[in-house]
Amino acid sequence: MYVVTAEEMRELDRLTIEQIGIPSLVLMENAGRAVAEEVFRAAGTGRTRWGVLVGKGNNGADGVVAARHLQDAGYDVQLLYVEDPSLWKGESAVQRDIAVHYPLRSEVYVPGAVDWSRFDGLIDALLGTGSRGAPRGPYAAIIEEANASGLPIAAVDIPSGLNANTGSLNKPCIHAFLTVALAFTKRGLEQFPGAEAAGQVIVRRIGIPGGLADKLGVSTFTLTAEEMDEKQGLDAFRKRRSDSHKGSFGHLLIAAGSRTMSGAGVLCTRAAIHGGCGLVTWALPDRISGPLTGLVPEAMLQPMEDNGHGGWSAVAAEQLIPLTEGKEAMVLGPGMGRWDGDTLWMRAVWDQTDVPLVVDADGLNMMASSGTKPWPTRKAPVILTPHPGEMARLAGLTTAEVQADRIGLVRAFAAERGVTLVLKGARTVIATPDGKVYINRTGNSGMAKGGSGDVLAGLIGSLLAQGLHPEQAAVIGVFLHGQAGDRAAADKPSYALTASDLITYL
Ligand SMILES: NC(=O)C1=CN([C@@H]2O[C@H](COP(=O)(O)OP(=O)(O)OC[C@H]3O[C@@H](n4cnc5c(N)ncnc54)[C@H](O)[C@@H]3O)[C@@H](O)[C@H]2O)[C@@H](O)CC1
Ligand SMILES: Nc1ncnc2c1ncn2[C@@H]1O[C@H](COP(=O)(O)OP(=O)(O)O)[C@@H](O)[C@H]1O
Ligand SMILES: [K+]
Repeated sequence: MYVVTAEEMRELDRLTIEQIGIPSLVLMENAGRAVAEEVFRAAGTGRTRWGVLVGKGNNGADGVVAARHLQDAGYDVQLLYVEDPSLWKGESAVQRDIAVHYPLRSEVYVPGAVDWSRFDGLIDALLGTGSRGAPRGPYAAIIEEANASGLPIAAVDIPSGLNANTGSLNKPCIHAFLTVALAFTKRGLEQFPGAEAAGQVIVRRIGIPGGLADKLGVSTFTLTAEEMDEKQGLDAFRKRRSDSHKGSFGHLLIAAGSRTMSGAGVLCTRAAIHGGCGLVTWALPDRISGPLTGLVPEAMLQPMEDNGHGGWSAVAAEQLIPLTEGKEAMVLGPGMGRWDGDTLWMRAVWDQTDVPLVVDADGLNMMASSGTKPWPTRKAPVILTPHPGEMARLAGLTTAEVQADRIGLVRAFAAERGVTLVLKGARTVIATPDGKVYINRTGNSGMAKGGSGDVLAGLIGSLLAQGLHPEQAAVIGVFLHGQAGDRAAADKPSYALTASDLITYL
């Protein structure tokens, strides 16, 4: 599904009206009716007294249309104009006049004077994609009162106060149980905290042709199960040819684990095997290889000289580099730890190997320690899998700055560095070097536990080793990882979910 910005949405509206010739009032009628249908579907015949909060732009006009259709369906509807509508212009004035003649009951909002107990629910038609900055004046006051009323709120297009492009919330911002997104979902509805403020998001067509988004070059997408089939060509079972052998599915090298974080290597290696690749070699410090022998019986172990420390500090890059010969991909980083000179070590591996590379965890931190100047583009592709903290170090930002506009950041970073970038966390975003961004919807908070990320790195590495294009490996890996979490959470309380469960349910 396409995901648009406010600016893209405005352009799509304009093209539909001016080039295709569908009158703006027709789009508005479709929009308002769609909102009414969804509110009716959600509220049924039990909650029938609705207040509609109407702003002065087209979002408010959509709300007036919705009010008409709900009144026709037998609801008791009241318009609350946020400011005196006698000054309104354009289509807002048209809808205001229709409301007078229809007639619909209306009043102008006076702060503190509304008896909210008159209503069973509210429709937020205050501000849409034309909103700029934090809601001001009476808009702010009515949003605060509406939220405090405790009534269920259905938002038209976006919750008023939401930044439609980033998902950050202005103060105040409507907290809705339902948002009817018009024509396309918006970036801000697909990223937290916006996704939380929006409640359930339902996208309704209003007459804008879907193909127009492609023509305009919209390049942000959600990942739904259907799109995995159609766009990514994912065969969830990755059917294996009857005459295949272990060599058909690639050989993955994993450099991971150290004395205090050996589990990261175990999880990464197990996930890679469950992800379907033919062979996995796990390179690990010699000191820990003995105790771990047999723990992942399907993998080959490659003990690395470590002077008895159980860490990677004594392992020369020149020891690791030749191991990439004959491998289809490498994962580097989970549980590796840090040591003096590790950034140069990492740079040597980066420059002197030509296998597709997944860099996670400490591998990312080693890169970040060299500053924010991009490393030279490698011959073979790179997938970086930072969580927001690691992303902040890589980009020289704070974690809050990373989270404030995840989509904008990953798109720019991936393009600048020529890498595929997976920024993890609820609604993980994946950016490709050529400017596409995918937003994942699978996964749940049961996965917010140490080890989940190691599983993801192993899985993506496994898919790369099987010959998938980096874009496909990253997208499919993230989708399946979250899906495994969702399957596991269906069988046990999500707080009890473990990283090992993710592997079981892959
Ligand atoms: N034909 C069209 O253009 C269509 C527009 N649609 C609706 O139109 C909406 C966008 O409409 P508009 O572009 O008129 O903009 P909005 O309805 O979002 O309203 C913006 C208006 O509110 C004021 N405003 C902006 N930021 C404010 C703030 N922070 N505090 C207080 N007031 C503020 C501005 O003066 C502006 O006129 C969409 O979200 C959607 O609901 C849909 O009906 C589909 C068709
Ligand atoms: N609330 C959540 N909803 C969905 N996925 C989540 C959530 N919290 C964490 N995850 C996923 O779990 C994984 C955690 O990875 P990471 O932060 O690297 O943890 P670690 O390195 O400790 O294993 C990521 O893939 C992340 O997207
Ligand atoms: K709104």
